[in-house]
Amino acid sequence: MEYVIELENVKKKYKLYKNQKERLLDLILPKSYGEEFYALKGVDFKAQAGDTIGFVGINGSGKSTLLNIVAGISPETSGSVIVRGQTALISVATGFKESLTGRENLEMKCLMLGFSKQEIDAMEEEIIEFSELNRFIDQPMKNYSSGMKSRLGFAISVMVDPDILIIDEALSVGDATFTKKCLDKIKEFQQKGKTIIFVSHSNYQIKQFCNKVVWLEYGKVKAYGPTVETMKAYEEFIAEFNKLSKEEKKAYQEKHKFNN
Ligand SMILES: Nc1ncnc2c1ncn2[C@@H]1O[C@H](COP(=O)(O)OP(=O)(O)OP(=O)(O)O)[C@@H](O)[C@H]1O
Repeated sequence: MEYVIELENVKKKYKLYKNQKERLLDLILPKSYGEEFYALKGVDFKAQAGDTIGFVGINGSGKSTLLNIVAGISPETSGSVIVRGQTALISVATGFKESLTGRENLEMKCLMLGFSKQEIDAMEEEIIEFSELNRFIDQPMKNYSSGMKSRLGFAISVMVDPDILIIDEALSVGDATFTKKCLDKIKEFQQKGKTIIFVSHSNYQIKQFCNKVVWLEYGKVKAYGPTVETMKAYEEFIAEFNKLSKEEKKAYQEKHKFNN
């Protein structure tokens, strides 16, 4: 069986600085400033064509970091990453230039994905229609709400028809009607046998759409398996975690975050 995504012992190192001065000094005298920590501490993970895989885990567990690596947006520090097929990442935060209009961003993103000017011209109206941005498409994106950015991001990503669709929390900022439209599109992708990887803080959405779930905890895979059993274990953990006091949660985070 050939896998479309294969990650082996993937690590991602970041540096934490006490302040902006330290960050600047580290540029001049590398290795002298900042505290290193691993947001991913050796992740193994494989996906087959047709899988819809949900990523869960408390804040800071490394979900977005992992998705950005699979999407090729951010490099891994070490380990092996194999991705077979074209990816498209939908995230509220991804790659729009605020000073450009929605239409200019659309064209730029499609060019970066390798489409020709003629292909973009042929897709453009359909993307704008899906986004429901209407005449706002010619406004600078700095005037967009996060929901509007997410709409455009989602519209581009689904209309370019990637082999692997990567969704980072982008469904939580739209209104209910748009979210429904996106979820219908996700179902259509599933029927076509495409691969979807999916970060959501909505356990309901994860259970509804995913056949497998990866539970990340501070950069490590705590569990990876069928949705029902993995979500059961995760929800039990969350119920216990929520009983902790603020101080206990902080201590838990400190213990796991910096422990490689
Ligand atoms: N550019 C960066 N520089 C330094 N640290 C970073 C950077 N990006 C992420 N981190 C840290 O890496 C860890 C993992 O972050 P990440 O955003 O991947 O987590 P997450 O599971 O997606 O969290 P959330 O559920 O809050 O979105 C966090 O501790 C975060 O603060």
